[in-house]
Order: sequence, then structure tokens, then C-alpha cells
Amino acid sequence: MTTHKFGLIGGGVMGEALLSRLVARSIYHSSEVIVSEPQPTRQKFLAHQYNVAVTGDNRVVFSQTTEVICLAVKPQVFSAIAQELADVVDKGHSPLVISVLAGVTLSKLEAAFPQLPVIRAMPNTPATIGAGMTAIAPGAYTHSKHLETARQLFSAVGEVVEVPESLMDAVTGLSGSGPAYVALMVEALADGGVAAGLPRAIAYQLALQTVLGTAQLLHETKLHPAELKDRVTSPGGTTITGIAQLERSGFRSALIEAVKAATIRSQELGK
Ligand SMILES: NC(=O)C1=CN([C@@H]2O[C@H](COP(=O)(O)OP(=O)(O)OC[C@H]3O[C@@H](n4cnc5c(N)ncnc54)[C@H](OP(=O)(O)O)[C@@H]3O)[C@@H](O)[C@H]2O)C=CC1
Ligand SMILES: O=C(O)[C@@H]1CCC=N1
Repeated sequence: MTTHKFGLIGGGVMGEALLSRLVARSIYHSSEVIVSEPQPTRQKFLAHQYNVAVTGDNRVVFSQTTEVICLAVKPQVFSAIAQELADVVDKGHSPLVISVLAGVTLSKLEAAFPQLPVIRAMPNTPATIGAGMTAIAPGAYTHSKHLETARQLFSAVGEVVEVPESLMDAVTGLSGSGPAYVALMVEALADGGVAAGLPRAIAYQLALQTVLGTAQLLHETKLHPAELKDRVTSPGGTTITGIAQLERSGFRSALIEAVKAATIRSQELGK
């Protein structure tokens, strides 16, 4: 029987982000990967782009994968997939199952994959360029070698941290969803620049590089964000005037509430 080391169920945004990097970094060779996707056009694209095996049948991916099966479908289709795989999971075949699904708990995953090693993971889209942030939580049947495999895999797409499962919804609300919050901020900063008279292209360049540069500065110097804010803020100057307006508009509160709301939504998706 044909076998593959890495099987991906769901080759959408997150699945492709992981796949592209794992193949580019030679964590898995293209010939060692199989992906299942419902749409023939998407299958063709993935096969052409990454030279991997593709199928429309999730059961084929499960049966033919020896090492790691990554579930990257929407949480809403998880139950259907669990049912579909039910008669192929219990065949003495024990790959490591890694789920990146928001909300779906280890207990649900372990009910679908009885006694298999399962890891719940939450990556984010900067994984595409190797700048991802992934949290992982091990299930009841995982051993250190499985955690090591997951660490190696997600290290290829960025930073990795291990957390207890009870924190995975909060991780989802912060770093899982976070790239969208930051993208919104870049867009809004550019809009502010346009409102203040800058040409759009220049406003966008200034906004993006300001966010990127500030993140790099915080990362490299380990400065506390409050200290960096103090360094930018001249007495009676422009920055404190801008910050006062941000506070009046509830900027910090908006971000705090966004993470909390997304965390609650992640919990709901797991029910
Ligand atoms: N996007 C992100 O930033 C992040 C997403 N996640 C998680 O990753 C998972 C996927 O999200 P995302 O990539 O954004 O979503 P996408 O919709 O882009 O990807 C899901 C893929 O699964 C395919 N699919 C649908 N039904 C099935 C099925 N029955 N069998 C196999 N494949 C199927 C979809 O095909 P089709 O389009 O034809 O339906 C699609 O290509 C979610 O659970 C999400 O919580 C985690 C971290 C970050
Ligand atoms: O929006 C979502 O539900 C997924 C999970 C984290 C990022 N995207």
C-alpha cells in the first residue's frame, strides 16, 4: 500500500500555510505528503504548487499516513469528519493526530481517535513565512516523542510554546486571531494617514513599517511596551495627544475585549 509520512485533512488557508513551509523547509519531502480536499480545483492547485499527493477522501489520508495527520478543517465540519473516519481509525494504526481546530477539545478529539496520540495546536497565519506563533497541548496518549515531533513541526513555521489545554481558547483569542487585529490596525493607521493628507501608498508604507519596526524593536531589545511608549512621548508633544485620543476612544479596552470575546467564541466552537 502507498504510504505517506504527513497527511493533511483540509488544505485551506491554515493547512496550506503549514504545508508550504514544511515542504520548503524539507521537514517533509513532497512525496511524503498527502492532502485531502473536497474541491477538485483546490486539489489541482495544491498538487501543482507543492507536488504532493491529493485526494477527496479523508479516509485515504488517514489510512495511508504513518507519522502525523494534521486536521485543518473548520471546527463546524469536525463531527462529520469524525464519523467519516470512524471505521478506519480503529485498525491498529497509530499516527500522531494534530488538530489546529479552534475550540475543538482534546476530549472530543480523543473520542474521535480512541487511544491515539493527539495534540491540540493553535498556530497563526504568519506561519506562512516562518514567523508563526503556535501553542500546543498534549492529549492523554501522547508521549515525549510525540511532543518532540509537534515541536519540530511547528518550529519550522515559527515559535512554539506548550500550554495546558485549559488555556488553548485564550491562545486562540490572542495569537490565533491576532494577525487579523494587527492587520486591521495597519489598515486603520493608513486610513488615518490618508485622512491627514498623505497619499495612500505612502500612508500604507508608513503604517506597515511602523508596526513591523516597533514589533522588532520590542522583540530585540526586550523593552517593556510601556517604556517604549514613554520614550516616544515628548512632554506636551504629538504622541501624548494621540494617546489621549486613543484612550478616549477605548483603544486598549477594545483590544482587551476583542481577545476576551474571541476566547469565548473559541469555547463555543468546541461545544
Ligand atoms: N485561518 C487562520 O488564521 C487559522 C485557522 N485555524 C484553524 O484552522 C482550521 C481551518 O481554518 P482555515 O484554514 O482558515 O479555513 P479554510 O476554510 O481556509 O480551510 C479549510 C479547508 O478544509 C476544506 N474542507 C471542508 N470540508 C472538508 C472535509 N469534509 N474534508 C476535508 N476538507 C474539507 C475546505 O474546503 P472548502 O473550501 O471547499 O470547503 C478548506 O479548503 C479551522 O479549524 C481554524 O479554526 C487555526 C489557526 C489560525
Ligand atoms: O477565526 C477563526 O475562528 C480561526 C481561529 C483562529 C484564527 N482563525
